[in-house]
Amino acid sequence: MSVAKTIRIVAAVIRDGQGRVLLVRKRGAAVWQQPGGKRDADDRDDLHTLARELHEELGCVMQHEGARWLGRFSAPAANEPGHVVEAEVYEVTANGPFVAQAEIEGVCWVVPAMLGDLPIARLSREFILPLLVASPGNGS
Ligand SMILES: Nc1nc2c([nH]c(=O)n2[C@@H]2O[C@H](COP(=O)(O)OP(=O)(O)OP(=O)(O)O)[C@@H](O)[C@H]2O)c(=O)[nH]1
Repeated sequence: MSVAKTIRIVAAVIRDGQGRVLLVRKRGAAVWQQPGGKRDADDRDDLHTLARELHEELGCVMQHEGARWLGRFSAPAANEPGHVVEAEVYEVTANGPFVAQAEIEGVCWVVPAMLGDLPIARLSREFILPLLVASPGNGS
């Protein structure tokens, strides 16, 4: 029996004033997912990882104040067959503009209750976005 390998990441929920949530698409990937990524050896903590990843991917500046841990969620990894992604997920605010950079090819805003058939990674579609339908943000 093969055992799935685990990819540990820190992922961000960023909402705008209308309750829309920012998703990103990596270069060459088919699906949309939360911004974020793996910890680096010299990251101080999860929020440090997240601030670094958000700046690399989107050029934005994350605010550490007010960051809210939403939970730890796991799902089959979007781009690595045979792997499971395990994410510490935080809702954060960040100062835009949000511009795709580095390995990110696209940025979009979605309404969690109206995803239609947009291709979205399972971690987001099955766990993170449903949580946001149940708990709308301050701006919505
Ligand atoms: N960042 C992120 N990764 C996700 C999510 N859902 C999901 O399955 N993953 C998987 O976890 C992997 C994490 O890789 P990553 O590319 O974001 O991490 P990273 O920036 O540190 O990558 P690198 O070390 O290749 O530079 C993704 O390739 C993807 O397959 C998600 O919502 N956000």
